[in-house]
Amino acid sequence: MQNQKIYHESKKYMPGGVNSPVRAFTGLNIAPPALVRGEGAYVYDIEGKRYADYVGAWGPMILGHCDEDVVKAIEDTANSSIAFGAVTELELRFAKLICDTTGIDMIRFVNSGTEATMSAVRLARGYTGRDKIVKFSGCYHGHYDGFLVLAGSGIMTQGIAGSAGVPEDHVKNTIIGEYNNVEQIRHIFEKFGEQIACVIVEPIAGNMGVVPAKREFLMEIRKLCDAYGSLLIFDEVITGFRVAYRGAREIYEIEPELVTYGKIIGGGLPCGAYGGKREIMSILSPVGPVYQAGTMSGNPVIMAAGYATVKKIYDNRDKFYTYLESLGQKLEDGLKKVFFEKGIKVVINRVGSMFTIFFNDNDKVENYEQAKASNVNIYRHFAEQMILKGNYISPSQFEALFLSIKHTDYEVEKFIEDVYQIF
Ligand SMILES: Cc1ncc(COP(=O)(O)O)c(C=O)c1O
Ligand SMILES: N[C@H](C=O)CCC(=O)O
Repeated sequence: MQNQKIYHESKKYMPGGVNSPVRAFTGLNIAPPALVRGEGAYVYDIEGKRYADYVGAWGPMILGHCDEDVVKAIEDTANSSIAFGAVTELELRFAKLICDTTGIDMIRFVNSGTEATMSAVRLARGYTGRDKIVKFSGCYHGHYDGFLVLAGSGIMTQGIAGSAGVPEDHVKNTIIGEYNNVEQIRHIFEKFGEQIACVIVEPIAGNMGVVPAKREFLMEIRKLCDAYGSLLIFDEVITGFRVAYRGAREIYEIEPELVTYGKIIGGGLPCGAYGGKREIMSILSPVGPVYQAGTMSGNPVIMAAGYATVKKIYDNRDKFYTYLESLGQKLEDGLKKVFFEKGIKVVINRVGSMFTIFFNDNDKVENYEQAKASNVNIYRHFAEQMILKGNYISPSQFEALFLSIKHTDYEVEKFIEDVYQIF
């Protein structure tokens, strides 16, 4: 009852009762659990109910909830510095760690993934002197005006193409391509190549559900950007430090000029970052003419949490990613077996510890149109039942689910068993 009451009351004070649309349980017959505590692979609601967590704060919680090193870093730092808006050694330490271990020359910290992608695009436009950008349907790069065309995530869940309040003018320079369509991206460049500042892409999409890019698709984009002098931006807000330490860049062995981070980079606190080649980053203000700023950027507590998280991942990278892959494989195999036995057609897309179960009649889901063909009513029923059985999963079909290093065979086996019980 407390969950119901909180959701009901919240709607009076916050639109939809939430501070980000994807958290609303639209179309579900249960109220969102009002969460009060997280520990390892579990979250607990105000009614005392425990859930194995597959949302992971929408990605950041790869170490599980309240990792002791991250909590200690936050506590220690908060005791001496909460905010300065000034130079600190903490931000230098973190910048060095990321640049030295991921192979980018320079980085700028911001406060969210949206800020990171929006600023990276501004930088690309400033660097190239061009206006047009290419993004792909189903990819979500945050809620900046220029990205809200055929976007994934909450936009896709609501079944709308974009957002009211975005002037036509703000999207007239956004060209939309189809994800994984090699032919089409060639045509786009043939037509607009000289005017394209950048291509921004989720190299493994997580916002129309998980849809990995085909290697030849990313290779073609890389080649076209080189040929036309456009910049390639990998939006690794979800995939950075998630699918591999160096993100999708490591998996595909393709280097963009700019990369954007969010989620894991802040260890669960609000943080984003963008970085890349020195020559490009050096035109950022105060060195160059591209302006971008932030009162809270590089906040000491966030820098400490982010550093503790990323350093722990880096120090244990072989062990962590091997573990996450084997757990992910076990989950995928178990789910495929259950759905097959039950005669339910699904497509399961998974890369390491991120996955989506599409209730979909297609044999594969490789783009927005195919993802959109999923049966959202079955998904909603599934989500509702899984949550009631103590598995906290996204209420929306078009999101990624995540494993953390704190998940074990036990949670995964229970997840599979619960799916078996539901259908
Ligand atoms: C790939 C991607 N880019 C950008 C964003 C925007 O990040 P934020 O929600 O932190 O603004 C998100 C998630 O929201 C994302 O998944
Ligand atoms: N799909 C979104 C980002 O990855 C989910 C987070 C949000 O928008 O609240």
